Amino acid sequence: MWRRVASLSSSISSSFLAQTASRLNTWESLTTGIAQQAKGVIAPKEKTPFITFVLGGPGSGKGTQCIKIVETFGFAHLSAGDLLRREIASKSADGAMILNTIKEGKIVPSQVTVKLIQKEMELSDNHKFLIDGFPRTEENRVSFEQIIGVEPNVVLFFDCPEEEMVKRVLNRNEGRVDDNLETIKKRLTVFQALSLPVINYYSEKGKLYTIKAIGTEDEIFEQVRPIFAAFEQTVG
Ligand SMILES: Nc1ncnc2c1ncn2[C@@H]1O[C@H](COP(=O)(O)OP(=O)(O)OP(=O)(O)O)[C@@H](O)[C@H]1O
Ligand SMILES: Nc1ccn([C@H]2C[C@H](O)[C@@H](COP(=O)(O)O)O2)c(=O)n1
Ligand SMILES: [Mg+2]
Repeated sequence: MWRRVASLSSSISSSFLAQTASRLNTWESLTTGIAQQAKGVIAPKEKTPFITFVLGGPGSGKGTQCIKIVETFGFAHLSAGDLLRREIASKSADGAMILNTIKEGKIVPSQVTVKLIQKEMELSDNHKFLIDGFPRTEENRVSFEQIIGVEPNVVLFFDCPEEEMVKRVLNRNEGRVDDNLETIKKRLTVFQALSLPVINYYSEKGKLYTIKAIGTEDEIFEQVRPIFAAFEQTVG
């Protein structure tokens, strides 16, 4: 968990805070916003963060494979969709807007989603993060870079035929408001139009690992395993 190491008195100037914030390293830049709000100075984390974005269409198996990655490699799993659903359940100020957006198969404004992710990262003791279902748009991607101040180390793309994704979502049976044919069609359109450009962006940056997301869950995980095994020594 992030620790505040000093409680700053109001006599400390904002320029001092700005200078302090500008000296923060990669980890610390996650919390620059908080520092600038003069709420306190955040202790640096001991390890550099290792960030994996987990992308793929609706029902491609992102959440299912994230559970296996957590079990095998000890990552913290942050699902953007789960964080948004938690906001709806908590009846927060943004809850109604988020619910309508999800029902429509659209994308919630990036600022809202990134702030939720940021909060979870700050609260975590882990330095290895799986960020599931994010970024879904170029706006999401840029917003994360601006607010969090880091780029992903790895981007996984679960590449699954549409027919299979629709079948899986309709069989999911978790009571999700977006698991119906009408919303799935909209989500697939959004995925093609807004998410594929993000996937292409990371492909061009050489960060993309494409997984053929058909077969059993275990068969798919055997494609995922070597990716993280290769990083295990360096990431810790
Ligand atoms: N390889 C697989 N074969 C068959 N069914 C699968 C497979 N992997 C996952 N499923 C099932 O498909 C459904 C969708 O999987 P999951 O929730 O992991 O997808 P997702 O990519 O996280 O979807 P969403 O973006 O909608 O959250 C779940 O009911 C899950 O149990
Ligand atoms: N970056 C994100 C992630 C999710 N949402 C919204 C819209 C999605 O259809 C819904 C469910 O997400 P999932 O559980 O399928 O990952 O949540 C978003 O707006 N932005
Ligand atoms: Mg999911």
